[in-house]
Amino acid sequence: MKLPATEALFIGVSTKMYMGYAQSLEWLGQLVAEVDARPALVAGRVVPFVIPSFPVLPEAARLLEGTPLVLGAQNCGWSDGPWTGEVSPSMLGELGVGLVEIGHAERRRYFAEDESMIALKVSAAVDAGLTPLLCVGEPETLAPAAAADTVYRQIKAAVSGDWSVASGLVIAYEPVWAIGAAEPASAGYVSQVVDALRDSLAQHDLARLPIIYGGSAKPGLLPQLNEVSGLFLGRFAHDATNFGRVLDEALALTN
Ligand SMILES: O=C[C@H](O)COP(=O)(O)O
Repeated sequence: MKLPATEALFIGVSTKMYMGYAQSLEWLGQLVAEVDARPALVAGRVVPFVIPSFPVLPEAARLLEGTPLVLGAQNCGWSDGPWTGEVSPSMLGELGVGLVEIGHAERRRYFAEDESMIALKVSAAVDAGLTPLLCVGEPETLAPAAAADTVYRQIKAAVSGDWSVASGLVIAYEPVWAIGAAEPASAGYVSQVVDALRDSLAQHDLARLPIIYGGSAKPGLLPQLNEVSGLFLGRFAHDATNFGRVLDEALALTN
């Protein structure tokens, strides 16, 4: 693997809505054990993060205290006030959340989140001091250059054309067609898309932006990727030992 010229590798997982409350806490305990078993993570070259469901966040913050695991949220609203059912970035900050997913493919597809909503959320998250984990990806299989162009435009829309905002993002590149599949997109394809995307971002001095890959990612993938800053795991980290295996792969790459 050729490492990107970014500072660190990010290895994270979202539980989406797969787990109940008790199950989430049990699994979080296992994840903390995987992280605790790898004291090299304290150096910060590999940044682990975990994104459980909203109601789990307060207890998760307690469980994660003193570990290098960064706590994330799966979504946020864009301002305080009369927005029934939403959760504000400022409250997430109070709960110890450092990272917030914005624009995941499932939110775009099933909850009609459009680019203007995503831009409002990015701005609100940044204002609240949270790091947006901006999820982008082409809906259909494309040639790598076209996929990179699609993703570039999604990022541009999410920052309302203000590229200075983009420097505070972590990008989760998730080809929509690779989410929930049996296998991830091929390593060659992902590397080509991310490489082309970095070329486009370079014109804004953003070639070093953290860009991680998600979509049926599992152990064994990361060492095959070039230019990618880590992995965003889903189902294949429901077995916490797989998360540990990916952490080992990331640590080996940064040695
Ligand atoms: O949030 C994580 C990604 O959407 C990947 O999920 P998946 O690995 O289950 O496809």
